[in-house]
Amino acid sequence: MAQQVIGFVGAGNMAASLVGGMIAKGIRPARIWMSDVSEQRLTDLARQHRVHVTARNEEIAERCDVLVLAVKPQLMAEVCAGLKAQFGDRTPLIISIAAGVTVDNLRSWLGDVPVIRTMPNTPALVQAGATGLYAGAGVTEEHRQLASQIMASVGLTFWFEQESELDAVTAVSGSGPAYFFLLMEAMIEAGEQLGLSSHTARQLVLQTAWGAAQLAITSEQAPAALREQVTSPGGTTAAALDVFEKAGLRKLVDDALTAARDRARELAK
Ligand SMILES: NC(=O)C1=CN([C@@H]2O[C@H](COP(=O)(O)OP(=O)(O)OC[C@H]3O[C@@H](n4cnc5c(N)ncnc54)[C@H](O)[C@@H]3O)[C@@H](O)[C@H]2O)C=CC1
Ligand SMILES: O=C(O)[C@@H]1CCC=N1
Repeated sequence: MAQQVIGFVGAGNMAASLVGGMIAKGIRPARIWMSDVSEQRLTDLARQHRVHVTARNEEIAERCDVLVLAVKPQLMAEVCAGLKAQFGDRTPLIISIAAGVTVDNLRSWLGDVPVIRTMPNTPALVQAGATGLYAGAGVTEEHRQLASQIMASVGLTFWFEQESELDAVTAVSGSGPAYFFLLMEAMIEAGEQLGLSSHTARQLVLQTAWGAAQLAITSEQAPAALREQVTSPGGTTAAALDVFEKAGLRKLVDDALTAARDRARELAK
C-alpha cells in the first residue's frame, strides 16, 4: 500500500472498527488521520490507537492521499462541500462507506475526483469484516488496488459491477451483524428464563454462535445440511425449529432485509 496517508472523515463506530483492524494488521498509526466534531471521541481514539486526530475535516483533505468518508449519509453533502474547497489541483482517492449515498451524489458534491463506494461491517475491528466495493468513473487500477488493500486488511472483499448491488450488500452484510447480535440477545434472555445464570447463558450463546459460524465457514456442506445434522427426528431441535418455521421466520428475514435495502435506496434521495 506504499506509504499513502489515509484520512477518515467521521470517527464513529464504523471508522473506529476499520482503523482498529487496520492497525492490528500492521498499518502504521502514523499513516492514519481521523477527524470528528466530537473532541472527546478524538481524544479517546488518539489515546487508544495513536493515530493523528483533528477537529477540522479540512485538515484531512489537505494532508491525506485517501479520504474515507465515514459520516452519516444525511450529513454527507454538507461535509463534502467543506472538503472540496481544500482539494485545489489535487485529486485524492475518495472511499465512501456511507449507506445509500451514490457515486453520482458524491461526485456532484466533490467534483471530478475518483470515488469508490464501499459497504464494510463492524467485524472489521477483529479482521473478520466483509466489504462490498464499487468503482465509479475515473477510478484507476491503482485506486482499486489501494481500496482493496485497505479493506482486505480487515476482512474479505467483494467487488461489484452494478452499483445497485451495494444496497443489497448493505442489507445482508453491512447491517447483518446486528441481526446476529439480536438473535444472541434473544437466546441469552431465553436461556436466563430457562434458569441459567446470565453469565453462563451468555458464554454458551456466544460460543455456539462462534462455533456455528466456524463450522459453516470451514465445512463443504451448506448451512441447510449442517442444520439437518443437528436435528434428530422427533428431537429437541426439531421442536424449536418447528416454532421458528410456524412463526414465519424465513418470511420475516426476507421482509427485514428488503426493508434495509429499501432504506438504503431512500438515503440516496
Ligand atoms: N455502523 C455500521 O455498522 C456501519 C456504518 N456504515 C456507514 O458508516 C457511516 C458512519 O456510521 P457509524 O459509524 O455507524 O455512525 P457514528 O454515528 O458512530 O459515526 C459518525 C461520526 O461522525 C461524526 N460527525 C458528525 N458530524 C460530523 C462532521 N460534520 N464532520 C466530521 N465528523 C462528524 C460523529 O461525531 C460521529 O462520531 C454511515 O454513513 C453509515 O452508513 C457502513 C457500514 C456499517
Ligand atoms: O444502519 C446503518 O444505516 C448502517 C449501514 C449499515 C450498517 N449500519
